[in-house]
Amino acid sequence: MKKARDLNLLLKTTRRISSTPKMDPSDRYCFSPILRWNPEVENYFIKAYGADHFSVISKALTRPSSYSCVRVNTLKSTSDAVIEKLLKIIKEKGFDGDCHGKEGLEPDENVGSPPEESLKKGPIVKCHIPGLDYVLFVKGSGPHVIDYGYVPGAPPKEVIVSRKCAEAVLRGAQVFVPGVLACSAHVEKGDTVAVSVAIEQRNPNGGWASGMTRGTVLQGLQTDPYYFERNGLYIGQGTTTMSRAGLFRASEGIAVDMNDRVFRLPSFYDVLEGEIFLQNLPSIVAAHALDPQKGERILDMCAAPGGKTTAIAILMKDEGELVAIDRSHNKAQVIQKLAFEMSLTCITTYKLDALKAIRQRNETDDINTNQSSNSLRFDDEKASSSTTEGFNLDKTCKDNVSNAIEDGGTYVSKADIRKAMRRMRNGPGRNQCLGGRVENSKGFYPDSFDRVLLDAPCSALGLRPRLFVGEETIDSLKRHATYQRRMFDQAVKLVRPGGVIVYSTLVCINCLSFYFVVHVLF
Ligand SMILES: C[S@@+](CC[C@H](N)C(=O)[O-])C[C@H]1O[C@@H](n2cnc3c(N)ncnc32)[C@H](O)[C@@H]1O
Repeated sequence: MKKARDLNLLLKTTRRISSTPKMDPSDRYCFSPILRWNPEVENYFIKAYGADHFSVISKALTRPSSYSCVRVNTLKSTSDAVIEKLLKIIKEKGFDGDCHGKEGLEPDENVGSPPEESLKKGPIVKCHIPGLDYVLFVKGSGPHVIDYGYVPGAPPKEVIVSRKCAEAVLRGAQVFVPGVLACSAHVEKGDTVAVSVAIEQRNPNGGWASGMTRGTVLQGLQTDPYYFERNGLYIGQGTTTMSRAGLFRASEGIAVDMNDRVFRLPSFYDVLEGEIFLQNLPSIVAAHALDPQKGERILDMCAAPGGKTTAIAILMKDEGELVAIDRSHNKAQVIQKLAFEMSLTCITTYKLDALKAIRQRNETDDINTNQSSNSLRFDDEKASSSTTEGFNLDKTCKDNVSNAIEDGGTYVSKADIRKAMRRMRNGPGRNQCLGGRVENSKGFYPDSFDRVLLDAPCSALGLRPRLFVGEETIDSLKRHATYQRRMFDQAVKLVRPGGVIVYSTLVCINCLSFYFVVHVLF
């Protein structure tokens, strides 16, 4: 009887031990993240997509696209010239994005990628969609298996980075100083380090936080913070550009030069500035669908950081007026800088809440409208500067432009004057930019734009790669929809009869952008 009881106990114990996942310590140095969802959201999507499909989507979201998409500034260069320059850069930098090796993604995982056939032609190909030959695909590869040099008893030196930093690294960026959270003891400049990511964990208050104190010392032991949580969250290997002390003393700069990545994608950071812009294909298509024409007055309602704004400006050959608004002043400044960098002068940037984008008419306005031309309309709506310096600067610019016109003695349209004023205010390029002041706007009259792009803010659940999505709840998803609907109402009022609205947003978690074009009849 006792023997039987002992046998039973032994069996139970054996079962318990064998059901505990046993992991060889070397196995943790790999990239196999599992996306954590809010349980309600997860159930909702499982019901919507089916468990198998949702699991494929969830896995795909943790990986970057297998190619980088580059939009050529056709006002400054051509696709062929850019291809030639990029090929030279790729050759010099030794970047090899061959995605046909045995470690490359399976074809069915290349969501939205250009056809395999065209990628076989070389590392850079032009987009095959008619009219989009100014879009180039630069192929990347991954996931690659990396040898982090693990030996029992002597784990590799490590650097832990924040989740946002890791997502950027997966897209091809380097590890910059602010992204570093923790580092092994005794790291010196030039050391090889394994780079992993600290993902948000539930905190005692029920919220999510990375919870890692910046500057934490890692011992390479199981007692390290988040040792087990970081299993399978290694994104590559690099060389430190400074010692451990330097990493936490410096305020900026590259911390780790990534030389072996799980995903190899060219970052093109600081490459061909002004000539190219890294942008996802669906964003490029949304701007293209607006079909902007030279000389039109167009509104980009949620414009920062300006990817679609600059695409529209180029399509309208930098002729006409493109009003770019964003409710964040700092973000609006980024649009302005990008416009300088790309030498685009038809863009006027304002800080404005798109939900308050309609300006009410008053009696004085009506007098102006009766004798109105497009230019008068613009002057009347023109932003009120938030600083006196702004007013003075505008006046000086106006005076200078008038002088220049009088000196030249030739007729210059109001549109040309506005363009010249913008040039004077902003300077000829990004580096000469006069501080990038962005004005506030009082809003715009109904029916005052030929075309409106509404690139509404969304949950960004479909942005790849994503390593954490737990903070999004069913309620927060619903709130996005309500917010977007209110913005759409404003867009409808702002576009003129016969005008066009393009409404674009990410289709939740399906790795796709969605847009529709509305032709406003009356
Ligand atoms: C999806 S991003 C736009 C991306 C941009 N169109 C591009 O292609 O580069 C959404 C932007 O909407 C802005 N935004 C959010 N609410 C807004 C509001 N009420 N009014 C204006 N902008 C808003 C955010 O600041 C953010 O920059």
